[in-house]
Amino acid sequence: MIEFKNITLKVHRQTLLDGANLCIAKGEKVVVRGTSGCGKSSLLKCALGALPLAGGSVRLDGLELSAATVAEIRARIAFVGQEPVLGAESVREALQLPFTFKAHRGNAPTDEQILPLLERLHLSAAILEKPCKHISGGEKQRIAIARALLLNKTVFLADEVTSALDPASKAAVMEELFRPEITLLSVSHDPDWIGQCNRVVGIVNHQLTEENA
Ligand SMILES: Nc1ncnc2c1ncn2[C@@H]1O[C@H](COP(=O)(O)OP(=O)(O)OP(=O)(O)O)[C@@H](O)[C@H]1O
Repeated sequence: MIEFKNITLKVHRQTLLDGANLCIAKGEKVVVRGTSGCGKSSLLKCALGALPLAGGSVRLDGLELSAATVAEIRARIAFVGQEPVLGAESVREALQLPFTFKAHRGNAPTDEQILPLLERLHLSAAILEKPCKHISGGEKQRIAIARALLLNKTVFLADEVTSALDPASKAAVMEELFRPEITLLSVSHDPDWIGQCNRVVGIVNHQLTEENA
């Protein structure tokens, strides 16, 4: 499903990964951990084509990431970072935004679809009318997750998405993202999150190394 083959990643002449490999099957839940600055977030960014590879290749469902395929690959992946940019004035507009584009036009979610999802993510209906600039980092993360779920995305790259959440909200997010149909590549230091993942991968000596889950 997601394959990093022999990848080399460099930022400003600093080598983060050097010929590293990782293959993630459909439905797997993978967490990457390692010391601060070792390149965990950079690994997620390179899967999105947001950080160029110095060598090797990334494939999603067999489709190799390149300038020609990056838009298609990004359309299939949900990326949720620590402070997602929602790109709209209000939360309601943020949730509807992807459905104004050609690929999803006509499939805009109704309140009957949105409200139960918000409830499952421990968000009140009132948040829909709030300006995005006035909601917290943890709320933004959950709105970004809700938007990806409304788009029926099943591949998630999640970078420390529970760090700003209280235990109940964290459990709610985990319930959504650890569903069997979702393929998850994540970065987390949270023992509960790591404990739920079926694979733990470390970045050691610029390699991606399987650790005991
Ligand atoms: N755009 C950039 N320009 C310059 N250096 C960068 C850039 N992005 C990342 N780096 C550097 O690359 C290294 C890896 O960064 P990255 O964010 O991937 O680490 P991380 O393992 O996720 O760290 P943390 O656990 O602290 O979030 C760091 O030394 C960082 O300073």
